[in-house]
Amino acid sequence: MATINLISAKISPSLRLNPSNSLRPLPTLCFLSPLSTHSSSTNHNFLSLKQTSNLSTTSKLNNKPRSLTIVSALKKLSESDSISLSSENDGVLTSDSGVYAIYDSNGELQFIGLARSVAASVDVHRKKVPELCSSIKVGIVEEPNKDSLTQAWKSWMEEHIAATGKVPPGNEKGNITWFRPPPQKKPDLRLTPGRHMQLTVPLEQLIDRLVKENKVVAFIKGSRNAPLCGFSQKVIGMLDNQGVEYESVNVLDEEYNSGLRETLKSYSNWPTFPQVFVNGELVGGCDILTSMYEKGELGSMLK
Ligand SMILES: N[C@@H](CCC(=O)N[C@@H](CS)C(=O)NCC(=O)O)C(=O)O
Ligand code: FES
Repeated sequence: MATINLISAKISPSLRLNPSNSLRPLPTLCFLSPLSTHSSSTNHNFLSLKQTSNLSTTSKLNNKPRSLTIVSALKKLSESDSISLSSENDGVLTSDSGVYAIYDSNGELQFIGLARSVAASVDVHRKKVPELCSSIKVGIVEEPNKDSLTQAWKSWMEEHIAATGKVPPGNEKGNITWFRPPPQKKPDLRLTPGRHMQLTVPLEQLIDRLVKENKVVAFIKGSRNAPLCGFSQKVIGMLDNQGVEYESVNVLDEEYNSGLRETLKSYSNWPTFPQVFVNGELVGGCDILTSMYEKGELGSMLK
């Protein structure tokens, strides 16, 4: 069986995590393949994160404390207390960071997650799949950071796999019941209905209308969801980062934008892509946008 040495886990309070409170647990993939890359041992006493718990009795839950503070390092999954997720326990979960294991009404472990705020993440699960959320075990990670949370999650996952030979169904690859899938970006704009339609207006006119009717337009190689060139990818990243509305057009899409790659170069008098237009005017490509971004000028120009 594989173990992870938490003693060596670096705990660096300054390391910043994605602020999302439903941090996606790291690679289930790892757990679908043999754990041969890890050292092999059955000893779980390696868990060195200091751990005590003042969550011990149901009577405490029945008294509905405002928030259960589990001041602790990580207990083993099998040794952690189970808390009912019935509505009478609403509001008792800690909003601290840690790992959690959610069980269904048959006591089957459905999902092991980690979160910046356990309460907030569990709330999302309870809204999404209430029928699978009957009880929970929580392990608070002191001084949470990406490493310590991930190690804690792995240790529970490995303990469960060692005990049952199974990955919890919610952690299986491809299972989207427990994760919010990443938001899909807008689709790219297309200049024409397709190559089968004979155009009655010149492409220049379509380009002109498109850049004048849309405040920000990025002509890129590939789609905004999957750019096919590093320059285009960088520009999309900067635009996304500014959180502004923008349109994108794939100059390599010969089905819907046939001829655009060459026509746009003469329209804008600019030989390369990406090309970003704002209010109908070419602002520039990757270098210019990068320079504006670094000077903090990009946001105001796009708004
Ligand atoms: N320095 C350029 C880099 C972009 C670039 O060099 N693009 C090339 C390679 S992707 C290009 O578009 N070449 C013309 C073409 O492929 O049609 C910028 O700032 O945008
Ligand atoms: S496609 Fe090769 S550098 Fe852009």
